[in-house]
Amino acid sequence: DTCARIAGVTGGGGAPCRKYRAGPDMAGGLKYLSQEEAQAVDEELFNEYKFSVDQLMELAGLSCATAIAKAYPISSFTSNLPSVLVVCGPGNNGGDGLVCARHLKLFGYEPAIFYPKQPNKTLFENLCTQCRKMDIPFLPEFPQEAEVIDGAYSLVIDAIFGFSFKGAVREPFGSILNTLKQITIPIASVDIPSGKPIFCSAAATNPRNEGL
Ligand SMILES: NC(=O)C1=CN([C@@H]2O[C@H](COP(=O)(O)OP(=O)(O)OC[C@H]3O[C@@H](n4cnc5c(N)ncnc54)[C@H](O)[C@@H]3O)[C@@H](O)[C@H]2O)[C@H](O)CC1
Repeated sequence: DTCARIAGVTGGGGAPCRKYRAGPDMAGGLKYLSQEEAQAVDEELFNEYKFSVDQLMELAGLSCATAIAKAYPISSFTSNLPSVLVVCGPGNNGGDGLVCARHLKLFGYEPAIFYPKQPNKTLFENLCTQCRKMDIPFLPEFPQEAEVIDGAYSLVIDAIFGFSFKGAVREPFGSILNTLKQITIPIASVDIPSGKPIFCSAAATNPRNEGL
């Protein structure tokens, strides 16, 4: 989603953001950013281009929902109900997940959210209110059995950690990621697959897992 936002900024007629233009390490038309590059883009968008976090999060969540609708169209689901489990983490990656869930609902999906560590900040409280107003359920607990997730949903959105993840995974996210490793339905990750070192590309870490 960061790449999409860079494209939006550089394509808007302003000064091109040359530092982050696709370079020789670009493979198949797609370039993954390192943790440092992603954080530098973040700083530039906030400080030089004067975007607010709300604006960027809305664009990120909408971009992810659009990419999911393209990669996993409702017509491709075998189940009658296009149920999607959106797992949200404690930072802005989790906020992207809340926005994504809202747009998926508008696109005709049936998202449910698991959000175990909700920050005590107006931005996130408002995003939760918007989801509730759209009748998107919040799960009180995470299904322990991978089979339960496989049976109840067609897709999982991993919005647990983004570019600020570091160190060993702390609970409750360790248990959640262990369960997600065992599911057989697809997982689409916002930015990067959660729990993996950031310097690995999304494609290299888990070929089953799509970084959006
Ligand atoms: N300009 C942009 O590109 C934007 C990107 N957005 C999204 O925001 C994330 C980065 O958000 P940030 O809040 O900085 O960090 P994270 O969401 O990755 O998570 C921080 C959160 O996680 C906790 N944490 C870190 N490591 C661990 C660990 N090992 N175990 C448990 N918990 C951990 C930490 O304490 C924090 O609470 C980016 O990837 C995009 O998805 C925004 O939309 C805005 C603009």
